[in-house]
This record gives sequence, structure tokens and C-alpha cells, in this order.
Amino acid sequence: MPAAGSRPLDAGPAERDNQGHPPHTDEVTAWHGEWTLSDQSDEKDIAEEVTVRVEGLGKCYAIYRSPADRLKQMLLPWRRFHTDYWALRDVSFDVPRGQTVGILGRNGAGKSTLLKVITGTVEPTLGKVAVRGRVAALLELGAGFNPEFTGRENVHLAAAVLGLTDRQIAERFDTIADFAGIGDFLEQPVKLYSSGMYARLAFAVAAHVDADILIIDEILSVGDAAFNQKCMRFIEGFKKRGTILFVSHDAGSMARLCDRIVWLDCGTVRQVGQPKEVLEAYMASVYGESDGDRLRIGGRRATPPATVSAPPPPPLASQVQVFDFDPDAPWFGLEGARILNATLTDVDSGNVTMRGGENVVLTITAQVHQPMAQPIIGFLVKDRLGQIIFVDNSFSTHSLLPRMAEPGEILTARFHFTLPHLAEGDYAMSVAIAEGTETAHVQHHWLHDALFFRVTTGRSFRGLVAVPMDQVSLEIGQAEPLRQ
Ligand SMILES: Nc1ncnc2c1ncn2[C@@H]1O[C@H](COP(=O)(O)OP(=O)(O)OP(=O)(O)O)[C@@H](O)[C@H]1O
Repeated sequence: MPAAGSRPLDAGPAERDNQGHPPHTDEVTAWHGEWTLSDQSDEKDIAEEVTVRVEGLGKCYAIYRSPADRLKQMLLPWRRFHTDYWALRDVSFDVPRGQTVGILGRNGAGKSTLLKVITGTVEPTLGKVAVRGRVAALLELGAGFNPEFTGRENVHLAAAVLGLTDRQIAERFDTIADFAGIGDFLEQPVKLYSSGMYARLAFAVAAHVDADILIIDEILSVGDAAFNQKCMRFIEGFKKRGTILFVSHDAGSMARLCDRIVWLDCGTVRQVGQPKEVLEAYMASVYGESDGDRLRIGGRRATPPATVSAPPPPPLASQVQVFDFDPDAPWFGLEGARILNATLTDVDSGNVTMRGGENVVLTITAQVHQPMAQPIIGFLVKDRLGQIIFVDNSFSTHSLLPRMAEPGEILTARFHFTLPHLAEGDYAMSVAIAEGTETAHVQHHWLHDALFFRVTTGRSFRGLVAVPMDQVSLEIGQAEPLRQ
């Protein structure tokens, strides 16, 4: 990805021209370009309902064939030694308060440039952007971090830039450090960090600055599975109270998180709308480009007769690797009982390496600390975006124990099932012990993401699950003559 902060061709520093600005401009925390509102209703929108407004935005980069041309341009500014490249052209949309809006598009569509213009890292060439509220932006790795400073220094710096007072920073520092979970690296210059550490620290700061608007480029593209889950939990919580604008290539995360999607295509807005309809149109376009004019989208056709046999498909060659139970995973609960362990193994071999499709047993043990008549042990499996893939508990089959469980006793729940064929990626299992019924219970010990497993597949497929085909055939036949 190109470096941030490149100078535009013809835009100087953003001018704050108050002429024509709506009332309440003092509440608008960032202005880029000149804004002229046409009528009263717009004024109301920008003042109360809209957190980000982008209007007629254009961003042009100067492309030089060689460094010499760049030098010549500086020396002879009245001549032209470059070509123009419009990364964004006439982009307009609003982000209403409290909504999560996704920016979707192919590589080079202008998504990152758009976010950078909105956050003020890059100046627009044309058009206007207004942002109301405190913005925490996670753009490129370590955005806002000084590589020479330590993690600790950068936390102070970044939090101050984002508007926290020294006292607030001091109060929150330990929580931020704890969230980042990078240990002693906090005292090292961030230039020594891995990309995952950068991301952890940047996310930790953004999560603790009371932002109104969270702007994220490629959610969870770096970082390990446990941290991704932590970020997803934060994002889910933030979604309830704030506005989110994020870029992703991942249709799954878009569908799950967004209230609206802006689809950028070659720097222009192709569509803005509900996730389902925009994603469907986007997918059709992606396939349309690869399949050219042959692609058609429309209603059903009757299946023609006559079968042409096709060879059976290659088997699904996935591998599932289960990692060790993490007793120190984040947890909550009343502590009337504690989960001690969870394992997922092949029933026959006892192995923790599997392929999907075999009979497995999930064993969860817990120790009881207070007398318990109706304990429930359960689990929940999420993918890296926090989407729940499957979930179950012991209540449905064992709502009552034969006798009361007494303090010190061990409860063991075993779930026997067929391991599904899952899409490639990391999965996290949360396990819990509760007491009561399925609908009314108290949680004694809920361990977030206590058991991870990783699925690698030899054959790529989209979707949450892969369904192994028993047989696949391909048919051909004459169309029936049309009835008059
Ligand atoms: N500083 C720059 N100088 C010249 N061209 C640039 C600059 N920054 C971005 N571009 C070009 O602008 C276009 C949009 O880039 P941008 O990074 O915004 O796209 P994107 O949609 O985020 O792509 P990706 O999904 O690959 O990250 C690309 O063609 C890119 O090469």
C-alpha cells in the first residue's frame, strides 16, 4: 500500500472557510475543504444525525515516470512532467450517527485513500469532508506511532493526540497495556515490533480513548486469533454506542457488521445500500469481470434433461489442528464453579489433529465450589470474525443431575458429534458453566476463547462450512421448444 501523507496536486492545506458552513461548526471536529450546504434540512442533518459527510470528494495523485521527472517538476513548476491519477472521483455519502458503514471494493479502488482523507491524513484535491466527534483511526500499521519511541511513549503520544488529558492517560495506561498484551515490549521502540504487536498496541489505544467514531482499515488483517477475538468483542460493544467506518475485502465481516455498505469502484461510488444488496451486486460484478459479457444474472431455468457424467470431485483435504486449552483466557462469572479443562479429540484415535467429518468428543471439566442442583456446561464456537458457527450445552439432555453436586466435586460434560467441514481459518471456542435452565441461569465461569483450533484446506471454498459432496454430475440437453 502506498505511503500515507502524499501531497495532492492542486490542494493546499485544508482551508477552514466558515462562509457557508452550517451552524454548530464548533462541534464539527474536522473540516477538509470548503462546505456549502444548500438548505435547512441539510443543516439539521449535519448538526445532529450525520457523523461523517463526504461530498464531491476527489483525490488526484501525480504520477512520475522517474525520480528525475519529479525533480524537474520541482525546478520547472510551469511545465508538466507527470500524469494525473484520480484515486477518488466525485465521492459522496453520509455516515449517520450510530451506524456501521463498510467501504467495499477491489484492490486499488480507493478505499484506503478515502479513509485517509476522512481522517485528515491525506488532503483532498476536490470536494469536502466533515467529521463530527472524536475519531480513533486504525489505518496503516502503527498509524500515528513514532517508530523511534517506545510503546509506552507512543501510547501517551497517541492518546494525547486523540484528546485524552495526562490524568486520563495515567488512569487508563494499565488497561491499555493489558489489552495490548505485549508484555515487556512496551518498553522497546515500536520499530522493533512485529506487525501483530503494532496492531495490538494501536487497537488497544483506539479502544480506550472514548472515540465517537472508529475508522478501521482492514479489520483483523493482522494479529493472532486470540487478539482478533478480543478486537471483535470490542467492536461489537463499540457498535452499540458509536459509529464505525471500516474497510474490508471480507464479505463475511461486511455482512455481519454493517448497516450500510459503500461500494467503491475505480475511485467512484458504484452503489450505497443495504449490505445484502450491495454484496450481491459486488459479487456479481467480480464474477462478471472475470467472465466478461458471458455472465448473466437473472431468474431460474428448468434443469435440462440428459446427463453427462463428470468425474467425482476431489475429496476435501482439510486439516484441523486443535490447540491446548488456555486456563488463563479472559473470563467472567460468579465463581460458584470453575472450568478446569476442555479438550476436543478424535473419538477413535484420541488425536487432536483431524480432517473434519470424523466423530469427535469435546470434554469439558469443571470444579464445583458451591452446592449446585442444576449445573449447565456449554460451549460456543466462533470464527475469526466472531460469527457463531455452532453452540450447544448439556441442559437439553441432562437438565437434572442424579444428585446435588457438592463443593470440590468435578463435573465432566462430553459432547459427541461429527466435526463439521469448516472454511479455512482460526476458530475459538468459549466454554462455560452456568446454573439454572437454558433460558434463566446465572453464569459461574465463562471462559472466552479458551480453546482454539485451526483449519487449513487444500481446496479453497467460500462460505462458513464445506459440504462434502456424495456425488456431482453435470447435465446437458436440448431446450424444450417454446409453447405458442
Ligand atoms: N501516494 C500515492 N501516489 C500515487 N498513487 C497512489 C498513492 N496512494 C494511492 N495511490 C493509488 O490510488 C489508488 C487507490 O489506492 P488505495 O490504496 O486507496 O486503494 P484500496 O482500495 O485501499 O486498495 P487495497 O484494497 O489494495 O488496499 C491505487 O491505484 C493506488 O496505486
